[in-house]
Amino acid sequence: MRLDVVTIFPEYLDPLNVSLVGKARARGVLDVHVHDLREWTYDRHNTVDDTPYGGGPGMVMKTGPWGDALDEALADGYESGAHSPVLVVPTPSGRPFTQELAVELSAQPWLVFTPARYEGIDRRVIDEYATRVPVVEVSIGDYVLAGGEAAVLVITEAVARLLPGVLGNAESHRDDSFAPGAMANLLEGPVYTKPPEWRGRGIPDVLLSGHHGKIARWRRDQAFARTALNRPDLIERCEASAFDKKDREI
Ligand SMILES: COc1cc(COC(=O)c2cn[nH]c2)cc(-c2cccnc2)c1
Repeated sequence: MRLDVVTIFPEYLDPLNVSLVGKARARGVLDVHVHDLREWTYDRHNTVDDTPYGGGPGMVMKTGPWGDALDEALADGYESGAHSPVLVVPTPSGRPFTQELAVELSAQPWLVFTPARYEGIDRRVIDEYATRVPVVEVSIGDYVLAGGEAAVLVITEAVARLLPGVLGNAESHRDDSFAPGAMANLLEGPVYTKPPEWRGRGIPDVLLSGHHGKIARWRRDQAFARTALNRPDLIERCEASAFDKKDREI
């Protein structure tokens, strides 16, 4: 997968050089190109923003630099043999970022991220590129950040860990919360490891029983209880799928 990021804070994307994403880049599973938007400004102050038409607070990111930067990032990518880019725009008004969307994005060969600062990007930039490539506006949560770069790190990590060969055998996304299967739409339950006792606290007996059926049942019950506590909205979805299963069995 090729990733391009156009940003006024390229150093904000340095974490893409470490840990899971860093290893994926070193293995050639990910090819990341970070572009400094200010390289496509030609005034003394490297201006990337201006006051909003219609008045109001804050500033809006200008069309010019974005258009020149995206044209070059796309041209570079095509020249390097990449194809079918998807423009990913982090914004509070976007489609909620979920594991399902992470899976969808992980199937793409090329993602071009456009993290905005200020009040956002002049809408004409998105409208212009939407005539050439698919554009996905994505929200990582119901809050407002000063810029979309943190969202790029979140989206990139969730997507990269799903790419073949990125997670070692020791880690797996098979039992992820929200991954399809018995634990779908459930939050993860408690986990334990050695030592068997710590500060007077032991391990739930079932986990030491070696009875895999009971262990699976206990884990699902724990996940269900945790989900009911913190995300009751997911329970309907989960119960519905459980009902479907029973329904199918009849
Ligand atoms: C592209 O337009 C943007 C992008 C961002 C940065 O992304 C997020 O905040 C975000 C992404 N998922 N969840 C939050 C912020 C605004 C914005 C809106 C209103 C006032 N101030 C700023 C607009």
